Amino acid sequence: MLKKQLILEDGTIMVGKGFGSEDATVGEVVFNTGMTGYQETITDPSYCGQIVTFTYPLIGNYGVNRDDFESVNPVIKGVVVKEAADYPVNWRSEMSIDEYLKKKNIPGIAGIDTRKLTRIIRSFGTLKGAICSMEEDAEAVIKKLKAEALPNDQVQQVSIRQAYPSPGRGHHIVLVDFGAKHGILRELNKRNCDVTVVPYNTTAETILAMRPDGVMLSNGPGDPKDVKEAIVMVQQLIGNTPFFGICLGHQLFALACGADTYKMKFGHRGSNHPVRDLKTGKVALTSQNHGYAVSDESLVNTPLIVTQRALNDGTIEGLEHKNAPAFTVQYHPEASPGPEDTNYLFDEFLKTVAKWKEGALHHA
Ligand SMILES: NC(=O)CC[C@H](N)C(=O)O
Repeated sequence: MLKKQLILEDGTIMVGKGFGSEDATVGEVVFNTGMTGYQETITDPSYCGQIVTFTYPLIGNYGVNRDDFESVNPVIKGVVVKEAADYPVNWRSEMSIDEYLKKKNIPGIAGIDTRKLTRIIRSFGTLKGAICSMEEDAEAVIKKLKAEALPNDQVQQVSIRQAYPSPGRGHHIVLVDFGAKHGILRELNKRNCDVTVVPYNTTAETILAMRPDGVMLSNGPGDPKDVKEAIVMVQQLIGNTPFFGICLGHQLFALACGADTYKMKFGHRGSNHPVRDLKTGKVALTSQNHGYAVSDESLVNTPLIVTQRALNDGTIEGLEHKNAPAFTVQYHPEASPGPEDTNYLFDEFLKTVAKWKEGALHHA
């Protein structure tokens, strides 16, 4: 394997072995602490624009299989690992991580001290970085990293261009695709929903004309404030249809209700983040992947109630509208990867949808 370098905007240079695509790449370097689930993480569209460091040292050991993709074409910028398994062992495995990343043209670097790298990210905050060949002049790369801003049109890059149906016989749910993971569709399909997936910039008018029984806002990459048209769409949907939002969908809901979001120092990315449901006091383990969060202070004078909080740092993990059938979570109830403790939220949403249909709930 060819030697490659990982270069960070703070001047750090780490040398490792290349795997996957040989192309050079630039992105925001983040870390994920999941011990399994690398296939789902690599194919999660919310990582668009990011280079993911896995803190778990053995990646690729059970290969890449047919069932665990979260999107068809991964948009992650690069993968950083301590060790990439050359010989995966699992009955479902169809190829190694190296083969998969080559096929999808995604660069990887192995042999990196990922504990050291994670400590750098934790003290500096997420930072820009590059994976490139040893021939590149590191000083020039650092200069370039410092000078250039990363793109801010990730949702536009990953959302679908045209609406499509995922038929069922149950409630008609419109899923707004900001870079939706397959897991969300799987959960809706499992519950027999008649789903229509629509692009991120669909207007509220178009959505309501589809006569949905409920609307779901998906996860997605980047800063929620970059998706202005979606904020307007959500404002016009609140009170007119029940809705449920996940991750980016949660952040857009907060912005639409007059609250604010901020960029966290290094975010939450992993499969065992504990969250407390403030109504029941119960703690669930959740799958998370976010770099932004809703700010507590900004909730004054909004119609929002905090329903859940992260136990590690107290940040907001769930919101509910005081007068409309709308709730959202910052984490991933669809799991994929991670624990399925909060899967029941899809049932709660569909219960709200059923009540709304019966006319038991009224407009805000
Ligand atoms: N998974 C997501 O939807 C992530 C939301 C947003 N891009 C963030 O990083 O906070």
